[in-house]
Amino acid sequence: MDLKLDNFKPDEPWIPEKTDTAAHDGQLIDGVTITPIKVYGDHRGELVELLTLRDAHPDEEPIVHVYRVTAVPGSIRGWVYHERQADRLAYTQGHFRIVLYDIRKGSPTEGMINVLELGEDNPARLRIPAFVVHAVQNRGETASFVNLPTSIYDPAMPDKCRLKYPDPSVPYEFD
Ligand SMILES: Cc1cn([C@H]2C[C@H](O)[C@@H](COP(=O)(O)OP(=O)(O)O[C@H]3O[C@H](C)C(=O)[C@H](O)[C@H]3O)O2)c(=O)[nH]c1=O
Repeated sequence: MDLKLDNFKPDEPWIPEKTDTAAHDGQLIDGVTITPIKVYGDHRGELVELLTLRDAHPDEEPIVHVYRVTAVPGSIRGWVYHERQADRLAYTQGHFRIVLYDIRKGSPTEGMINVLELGEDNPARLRIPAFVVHAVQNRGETASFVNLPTSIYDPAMPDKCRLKYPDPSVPYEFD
């Protein structure tokens, strides 16, 4: 065999740029974070890190469960909240509107609504804490997003409470 390991050239070490540009103006619901995602594009296409524990905040929970959702145009998933897990939703493609509603009693942002636009124009990872009500609308062509929730999905005890959209008790309607 002619091919030897020495024929390959290792990648050089490099230092990633900080991706700390604001992905949202205005106050976020308590516990919600938006972390911009850097897109590495070249002639072959694109690569994105959806979540890494490298340089992560020490409180960042490990990655235990990952799934992809594909949404057809105009579809709305919600309203839902989780009792135990936080969602860590990575939006890098398409055009999604995510609406959050804080109904947690005693929360410093109780009653607040956040309307977020994430996807290819604003690639970011959104953390939604437990008990924050949310819904996701696909405003573009069929596209996917990835969730890396902080808990493993248990089919025997799904951690998801639902309220059918629309509901007059939620002061938000998608256009
Ligand atoms: C989450 C999950 C679901 N499933 C199965 C259960 C159902 O048969 C099917 C669809 O799941 P579900 O109806 O729970 O998905 P949505 O209600 O659209 O929920 C999604 O949209 C809302 C807005 C979110 O916040 C959730 O995080 C996100 O999961 O996939 C699995 O097999 N594994 C999983 O990890």
